[in-house]
Formats: sequence, structure tokens, C-alpha cells
Amino acid sequence: MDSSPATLDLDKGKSDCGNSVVVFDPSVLQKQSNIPEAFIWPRCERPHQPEELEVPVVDLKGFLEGDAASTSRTAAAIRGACASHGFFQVMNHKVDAAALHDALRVADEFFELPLSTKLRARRRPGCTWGYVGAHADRFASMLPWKETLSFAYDYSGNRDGVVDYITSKLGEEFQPMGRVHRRYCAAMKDLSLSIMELLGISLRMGRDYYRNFFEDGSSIMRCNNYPPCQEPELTLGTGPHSDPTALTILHQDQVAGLQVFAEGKWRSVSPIAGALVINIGDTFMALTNGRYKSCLHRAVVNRDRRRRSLAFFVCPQADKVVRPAKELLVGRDGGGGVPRKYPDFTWAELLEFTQSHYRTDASTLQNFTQRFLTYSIHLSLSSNNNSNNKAIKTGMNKDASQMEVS
Ligand SMILES: C=C1C[C@]23C[C@@]1(O)CC[C@H]2[C@]1(C)CCC[C@@](C)(C(=O)O)[C@H]1[C@@H]3C(=O)O
Ligand SMILES: O=C(O)CCC(=O)C(=O)O
Ligand SMILES: [Fe+2]
Repeated sequence: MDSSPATLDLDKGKSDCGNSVVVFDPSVLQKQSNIPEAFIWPRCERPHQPEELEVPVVDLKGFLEGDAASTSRTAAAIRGACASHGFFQVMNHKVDAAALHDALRVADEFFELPLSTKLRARRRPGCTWGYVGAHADRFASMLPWKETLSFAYDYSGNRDGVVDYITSKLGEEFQPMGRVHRRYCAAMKDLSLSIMELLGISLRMGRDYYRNFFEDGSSIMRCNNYPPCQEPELTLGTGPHSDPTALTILHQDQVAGLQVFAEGKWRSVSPIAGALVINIGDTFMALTNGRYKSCLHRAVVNRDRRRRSLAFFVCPQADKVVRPAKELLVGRDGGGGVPRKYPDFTWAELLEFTQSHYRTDASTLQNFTQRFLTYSIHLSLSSNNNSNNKAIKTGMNKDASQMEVS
């Protein structure tokens, strides 16, 4: 069994910091009879033949046309899904079929480029954006069998941010690719804000509450490319995690691979032509004080066919405080407040935690909260200077231990 992932020195033998950099080169790895050790996951994590998870397939036509009865039926269907496993699929979402097709086409164009060209966009240490192969620059084991390209899409920023990013990294000849991504992200923004309206209605917060919260959002576009794998039973395309973001719109191709951990086992969410998969992320779970669930999921690979998915991660504006509406903290009997499950935080803080201190997994938000509590209690013990005491920032009583950390 080969001992390590393909090693390729960058730019005439050295990377920026003078060391050889381990990258994921599918064209090399796929020729090897076995996958490198670093891609082999623990036995308990390896994929098995799953059952199907019947997630609700919600038809958005009536809601998008303003039909009141259809809107309340749609909100009820979404409420049920979000309160259990946080996943549903949407049909008749009004995202142009050509935009969906072209976005996958240009993702293929990118991933089919020579590795040296893709590495022009390589993710720099400490940055979220760029080209990544198996996270071989970040992790030493349990590497995911995938390549990804990620970039920002700012809801309120300049219209050409995506095009500028793509051309600045790859060259002016990639303008058409940037324009296709810009069109796709604009469509994802519109759909995400419509879904935020439905989430607001489903939580009886009104259609504008979450729409207003996210309309100046700072979202992330991620293209996932999962090459065929010669030992798919030993590895994972994306490891078990809940999305730290608020909402994910996933455009998967017609190759099965997405799995959700629901009712005590891994279950597949099969692709439905024309449908988009929607799931609640940790940040939205915190906004509802845990009422809506950010669910564990992963992606598996296969021996014969490449799989692609486009994940659009909706995030609030980076410095906006994530705190549940007080209406969601009222007990079912209308009595006293329900204990807070999570501290006040900003998306910038949670993102930094996932990128610098913690590998996103099944317990990201719980560990972020625990770290927050420890830090807050440490601060309150070690300093009388209340202005530094982050516990106040949680909008909670001084005794942060009242938070119910699940
Ligand atoms: C904020 C993020 C971190 C990851 C990308 C994302 O934008 C949302 C999902 C996260 C991730 C995909 C969850 C599984 C592990 C991960 C390391 C990956 O496999 O890519 C995560 C992403 C990351 O870059 O940290
Ligand atoms: O590719 C998929 O189906 C899921 C990817 C995913 O969960 C992610 O990128 O966060
Ligand atoms: Fe995910």
C-alpha cells in the first residue's frame, strides 16, 4: 500500500515557505493499485450500503407565485423536516436550468485543468478561499477523496467579486467561467432569501425576519469534485460533519453520494433531477436555539464514476451577532425563558474556529460553545474588568454556566 499521498513540489520544487507541499493529484493517485494510507478512514467511519432517507420534496411553485394556501402547506412541510433532520429538497425553485447546467460545466472545466494551473488558485494558509486537494495542506490523516474550489459571494458587495477572484487567480481567459459562477451565485442568493422567508413563516417569526437578517450576508460557494476511487470502501469524499454555516443549497449531479445520519444510521439522499437539496446549518440552529436541526452528513465516493456537487453556504454578514429571537425563548406554556443552548457569537468567530482551531465534524458548535464558556469563565475569574468579560457579550446572566450545553 502506498505510504503517502502524491507529493508534488510547487513552482520549481518549492512552495511559498520553502517546503514541498503534499497535494492531491487524482491523475497520479488513480493509477496506483491502492489508495495512500492518509486517505483510509477508521473502520467505524467507512461507508456501508445505506437505506434511503425520504426527505420531503417541497414544490415552491405556489409559494413563489404568492399563493397563501400553498405557502402555509410549504412552510408546514419545511417545519417538520427542519425540526427532525434539517434536510429537504426543493422543486420548481425558479433557478434557471441553464444556470444549473452551466455551473456544473464550468466546475468540470476547472477540475479538468492541469494540476499546475489549478494550483494558481491554491488555498493559502489561513484563508478559506481557493483550490484544495484533499485538504492535504491542512490534515495528515482521514483525508477526503475530493478536490474543492471555494470563493466568497457577498450579498451586498460588488457584483464582480466572483469574476475578479477567478480571473485574478487563473487569468483573464477565465472570465467566462467567472461570469457563469456569478450568475449561479446570484440565483442561489435569490433562492436562499426566499427560503429564509419560508423559514420565518414556519417559525411564526414572519417572512421578513430571517430574510432581513441574511440579506446582507457573506456566503461561500464551494465546488466539490469527487474522482472515482479504486478503494471507495476505505475512504470518504467528505467526512461526517454538520455545516457550520446557516443554510446550504446543494446542487448534486446524478451520481449518488450524499448521506445523512438520521434515525440512528447513515441514509442516502438520492439525487432528484431538477431538485436542489437544502439543509440547516449550525448557525441557523443557533438562531433557533436548537429548535431546527443542523444534521450530520457526509459524502461517499465510488469506483466507476466521478461525482460533483456545488454547495452554496449561506452565512450572515461576518460581524452580525447570532442570537435567537426572544420569541423562540418563551416556554411552550408561555412561561419563563427557555435556557440558551449557545452563546451569542458572530459568523466570523465560528468560521475562524473551523479554520484555525478545529476540524469541522459532528460536534463543531458544541465544542465552539464549550470553548466559549471556558474562555468566558476564565475571563470572569481572572479579570475584574467587566468590559473584557465576554460572558456579557452572550447577552446572558453573568453566570454563563446557566447555558445548557447539549
Ligand atoms: C465553513 C466551512 C468549513 C467547510 C466548508 C464550509 O464552507 C462549510 C462546510 C465545511 C466542511 C465541508 C465540513 C467537512 C470538513 C471540511 C474540512 C471539508 O471536508 O471540506 C469542511 C470545510 C472546511 O474547509 O473546513
Ligand atoms: O457533496 C456532497 O454531497 C456534500 C458536500 C458537503 O456536505 C459539504 O461540502 O459541506
Ligand atoms: Fe456539508
